[in-house]
Amino acid sequence: MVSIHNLHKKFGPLTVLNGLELDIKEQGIIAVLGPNGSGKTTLIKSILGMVVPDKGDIVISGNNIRKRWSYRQEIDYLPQIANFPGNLKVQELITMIKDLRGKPAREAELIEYFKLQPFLDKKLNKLSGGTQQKVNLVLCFMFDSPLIILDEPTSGLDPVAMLQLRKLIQREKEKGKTILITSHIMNFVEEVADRIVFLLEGKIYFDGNVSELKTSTGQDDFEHAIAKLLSEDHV
Ligand SMILES: Nc1ncnc2c1ncn2[C@@H]1O[C@H](COP(=O)(O)OP(=O)(O)OP(=O)(O)O)[C@@H](O)[C@H]1O
Repeated sequence: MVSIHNLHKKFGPLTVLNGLELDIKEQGIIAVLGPNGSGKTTLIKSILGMVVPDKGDIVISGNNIRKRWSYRQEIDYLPQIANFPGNLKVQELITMIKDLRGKPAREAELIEYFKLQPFLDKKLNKLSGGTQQKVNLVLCFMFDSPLIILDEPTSGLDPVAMLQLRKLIQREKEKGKTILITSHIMNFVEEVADRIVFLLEGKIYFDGNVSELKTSTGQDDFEHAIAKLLSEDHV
């Protein structure tokens, strides 16, 4: 589905991706983790064509994405910070995104799922952070694409909404989708991720499932296992 080879990206003197290799063949939930500034968003944006790598190849569903755009139709993306005009009403925004994308959408089901009916006629800048994030989730999931990329999807969500998101992601996985996710909420990652990809110094430093991570770091607790990856004696 996604194959990345020898990916390099610098911003000025700062090397962010340094020969990164990643192969995602399987359906399922893949968590991209790493310390702040390790390049998670840069990697995601490279896959989306929003960042142009200096070197390397990204192949999605058998096609090299360099200078192509149509492949993006097959990706649903939740950005870390969605910056829509605050004076738009929720329903207007949903309609606008549907018109732009020009694909069938299942927004009604998701509006019901996140109980957003009372907010449809409200302006975005009048919503709480968590409600805004639910709107962003509707915009992301309504197109039913085979590859879903979620940058910090739990941001602003209360525990109930977090549980709803978890169920939604798991349901999408059961449909055979591939879901790439970044999150700083380790409980959430441990519960949903089939595979952990840990970025450090521009490369994939660890790639495996939760129990492999615990074994390789000698830690029973997931959060401690991640901390161990970062600790001096392990790196
Ligand atoms: N457009 C840009 N111009 C200059 N520097 C950038 C740009 N985008 C990202 N960077 C820098 O690249 C590094 C990696 O950023 P990135 O957002 O990919 O990290 P991240 O792993 O997603 O971080 P976080 O966990 O804090 O969200 C950071 O040092 C950041 O400041």
